Amino acid sequence: MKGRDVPVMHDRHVKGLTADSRHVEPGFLFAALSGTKADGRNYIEDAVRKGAVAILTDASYEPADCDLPCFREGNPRLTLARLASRFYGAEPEAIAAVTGTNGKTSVAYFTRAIWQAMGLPAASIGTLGVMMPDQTMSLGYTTPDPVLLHKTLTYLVGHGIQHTVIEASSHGLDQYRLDGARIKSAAFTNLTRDHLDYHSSSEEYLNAKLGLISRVLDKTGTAVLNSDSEVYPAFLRAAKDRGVKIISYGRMGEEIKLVDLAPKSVGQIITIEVFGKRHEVMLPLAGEFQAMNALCALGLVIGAGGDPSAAIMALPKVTNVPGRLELVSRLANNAAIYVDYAHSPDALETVLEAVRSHAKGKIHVVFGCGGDRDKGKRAEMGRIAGLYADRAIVTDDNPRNEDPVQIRAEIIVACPDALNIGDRFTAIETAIKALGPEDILVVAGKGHEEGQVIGTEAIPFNDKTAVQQIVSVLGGENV
Ligand SMILES: CC(=O)N[C@H]1[C@@H](OP(=O)(O)OP(=O)(O)OC[C@H]2O[C@@H](n3ccc(=O)[nH]c3=O)[C@H](O)[C@@H]2O)O[C@H](CO)[C@@H](O)[C@@H]1O[C@H](C)C(=O)N[C@@H](C)C(=O)N[C@H](CCC(=O)O)C(=O)O
Ligand SMILES: Nc1ncnc2c1ncn2[C@@H]1O[C@H](COP(=O)(O)OP(=O)(O)OP(=O)(O)O)[C@@H](O)[C@H]1O
Ligand SMILES: N[C@H](CCC[C@H](N)C(=O)O)C(=O)O
Ligand SMILES: [Mg+2]
Repeated sequence: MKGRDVPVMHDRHVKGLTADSRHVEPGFLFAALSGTKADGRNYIEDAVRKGAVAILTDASYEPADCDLPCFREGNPRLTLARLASRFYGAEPEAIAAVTGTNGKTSVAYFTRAIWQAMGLPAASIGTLGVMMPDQTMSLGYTTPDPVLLHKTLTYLVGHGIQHTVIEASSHGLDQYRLDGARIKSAAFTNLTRDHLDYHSSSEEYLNAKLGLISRVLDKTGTAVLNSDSEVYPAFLRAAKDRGVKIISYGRMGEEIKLVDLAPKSVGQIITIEVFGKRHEVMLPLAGEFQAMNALCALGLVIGAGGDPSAAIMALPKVTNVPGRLELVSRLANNAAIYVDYAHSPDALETVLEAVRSHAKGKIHVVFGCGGDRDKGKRAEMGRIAGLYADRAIVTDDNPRNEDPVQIRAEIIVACPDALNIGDRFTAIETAIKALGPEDILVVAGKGHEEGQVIGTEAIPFNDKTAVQQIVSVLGGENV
């Protein structure tokens, strides 16, 4: 375990840990944390009633009539992460992590695919759940809380998995969810606008992400950094200050340099230089951003101790990430329909630009913006759709507790020529019916998601299923 111990952990009576009083069982340590909505300290009594044997909380808490051992820490979230690591014990030998506004799930997926192709049983933990060679478990978070994280890591070891990659969300980094794990390689993809509903400024958002390199990455580890990002200098500084090894990747990368891309009908041939040695590799993915994500994954595998030649040889074996620029159908007139998860301005711009380079016809997009999330991105996404697509339809995407009519109005103000169709199925159907020969439609924002969240209820909905249902009626081929 990193850092100093909380003495109660020497006491074998601690049977479990939780930061949620509702999950306390007899013998548990309850971490009473102050949060964004509630204050865990108000639930100490509740936890005691349920059989908690120890309390972890912050230094400002003055225990009144609590008879249990009460550990008051300057940073109780960090302590909880370290305790969780110690409580569960085992973790895979090689753990990689990736942060960035866009591309985390894709990089995690490719990292796992490279390890697997190298013959190493591997797992990924993130937005798509816990993906293992023979099963997938859903998580509900991109970065799980430390208790669930360490429980999962131990489970993976029990299933013979020694290679794991974790998505590090800015929320997760800010809340020290990953600080108990020994991260051997840590990557940064890019930083653009998102989550300003949670972080009070862009600078705070950047600082949360920098924490992966400056605090979480093991001191003997490797930072894998996108040299083409505007904030690369900040990450490079953080890596140098921490004294870790550095692999930079991208057009300006030193260790992994992207020299050229040649798009093919299926995927692209990329020319790369890895530690100065040139390779031409067939990558079965479209778009420069996907090539960048694959190179980031290559860096993570090498940074975590993988043999560079074997890792490069695995690149042609990576497959498309579900719901990320995923070709789902083709119409008889050769119009192509993709499902993608772009839900930030930069992602939408990136994906629309990527399909533009492959399109012989017009570009169509169906998209919306989530409720109870950063409102500032709505008009920006509208502007980008107006600029990069020939035809846009604004629709609903998880309105949650907001008025969907208002959300759409905030988007459409910046793309007044777009159609406004609230019902997502109807919006997709309208878009498909308008596709001309060789056109491309991108259905953006929900990717792999299985529900439309209205209020607090998730109504079953999946973009790929909707597209394929419509195409099977209209005629065409589902992929
Ligand atoms: C904004 C945010 O990240 N909140 C997370 C945070 O909650 P919090 O500390 O703010 O919780 P709170 O509701 O204020 O409560 C404070 C404390 O009281 C406890 N409590 C509360 C009620 C009770 O009866 N008993 C009790 O003990 C809570 O468990 C908590 O420990 O810590 C909790 C425990 O780990 C998380 O469940 C919770 O995730 C909420 C539900 C959430 O929606 N998080 C999302 C935004 C999130 O984390 N997303 C990122 C991905 C973002 C992206 O990249 O797109 C992710 O990594 O998944
Ligand atoms: N390297 C990249 N640069 C810019 N945009 C990207 C990049 N990679 C993916 N995208 C876009 O972002 C979308 C989301 O990709 P992905 O799921 O890999 O990111 P993420 O960081 O895991 O997102 P989330 O924070 O929601 O989990 C993709 O569908 C694509 O539109
Ligand atoms: N993890 C992201 C996913 C957003 C996906 C989009 N469909 C939306 O609901 O905004 C979030 O919760 O902000
Ligand atoms: Mg993700």
